[in-house]
Amino acid sequence: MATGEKQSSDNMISLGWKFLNKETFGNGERANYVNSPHVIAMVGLPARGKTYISKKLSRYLNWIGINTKVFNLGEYRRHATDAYRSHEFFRPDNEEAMAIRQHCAELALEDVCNWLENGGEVAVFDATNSTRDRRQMIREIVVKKMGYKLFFVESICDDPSIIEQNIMEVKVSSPDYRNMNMDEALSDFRLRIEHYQERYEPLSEELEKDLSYMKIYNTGEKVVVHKHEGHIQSRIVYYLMNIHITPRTIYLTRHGESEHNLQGLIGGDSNLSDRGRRYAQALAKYIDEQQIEGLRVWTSWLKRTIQTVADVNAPQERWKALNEIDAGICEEMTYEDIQQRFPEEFKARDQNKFAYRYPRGESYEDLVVRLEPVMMELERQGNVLVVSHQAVLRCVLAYFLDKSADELPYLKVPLHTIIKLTPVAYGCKVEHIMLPIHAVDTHRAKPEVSV
Ligand SMILES: O=P(O)(O)OC[C@H]1O[C@@](CO)(OP(=O)(O)O)[C@@H](O)[C@@H]1O
Repeated sequence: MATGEKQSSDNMISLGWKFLNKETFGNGERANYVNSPHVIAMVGLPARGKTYISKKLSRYLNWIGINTKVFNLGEYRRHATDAYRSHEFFRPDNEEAMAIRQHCAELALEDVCNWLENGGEVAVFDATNSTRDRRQMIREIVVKKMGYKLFFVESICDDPSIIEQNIMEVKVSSPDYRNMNMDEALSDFRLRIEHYQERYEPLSEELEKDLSYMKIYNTGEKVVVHKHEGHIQSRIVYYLMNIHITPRTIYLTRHGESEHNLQGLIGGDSNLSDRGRRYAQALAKYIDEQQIEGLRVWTSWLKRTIQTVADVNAPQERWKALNEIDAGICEEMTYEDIQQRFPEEFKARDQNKFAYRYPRGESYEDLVVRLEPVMMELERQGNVLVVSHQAVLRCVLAYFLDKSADELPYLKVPLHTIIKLTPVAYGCKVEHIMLPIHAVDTHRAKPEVSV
């Protein structure tokens, strides 16, 4: 069977809905499976987490293979005018500024449409879009003129502590306040919010009943969904209902070195080596020392991950979805064996590692599909230690670090190393903690020129 082809309809269905809508071609392109381009337009006062939601949603959609891009109106405004960006600029009676703001919105929407016309699938329009007039204008362009789908996501927040936290985390360090001290920036930003408040019209079930939208209250305390259409919008709603902003840490590690790792064999279900067992003890000690509140431990079903957490003192769960990539006919072979016995397969994998599917096995793209429920559950959880495998953890890391499908299969996930991820502002802080037990290196770098 040629590489990258679908194998059987049974297999397709078991891999998930995505393959019912989408195909991976031998050339590795991820074909469009979003029937009609989508615009997701944010709504809400400043400091309500719109940019956070936009970026996070875009990262998720790109990870599951939907080509998504954020268009932030603030960037257009900063580009258009170097005028002093004090709150005065945002007064509703400042006519000159209002004209500039309107012009910027038009420019941004033009870029949104151009991008969607050229292969983009979902554009997230990150702006306040806080009046019915503005939303009407978006609808005219996006739906009536271009024929795209439009979904509004409104973030409503009346909890002063969440607003304050947002201002402190991201607003006072915004380029708008480059030359201001923190107190000045804070009070200026509060006045800016007041100006928006004067004209703010939340999405209205009576007056905007034809629109598709969701409203998120206080970062998920309550969610209202109105007239959502189709699977993309359903997935967006489901995803946004699952995320939270409570601080937490995610620890990722591969199992300790295995007997197969020592021999350079891929896949299989071997035991830990002596050094692997020492890593397991060192990991348990490290985790114990950290005193991580409410920690949960997730492993795959394979012996090497289960043995790695044998002494970790925390509730444990096994996920089959965390099992290593299935190398099909190449299971328990070395890379050299594969190159010798299946040279065409070996070459094809080097040419497009993400899309390449081992005969009777899986591709990295398949892994992303099977990992999606794991990531969704991870979003819902607090502190978690995930103990899995090289290929699987590359997919997990790509999700958190916003890495492309090309970079993903080559991310470095060395043995005997804990990768600590702490969510910060709009991204993730990454720390590598190498425990001092030597292990073999199983990373195979991308060949310079394809052979
Ligand atoms: O995709 P590549 O780079 O081949 O890496 C995946 C391989 O990593 C290995 C080790 O070679 O993972 P692990 O030891 O974490 O289970 C193999 O089992 C797996 O096939």
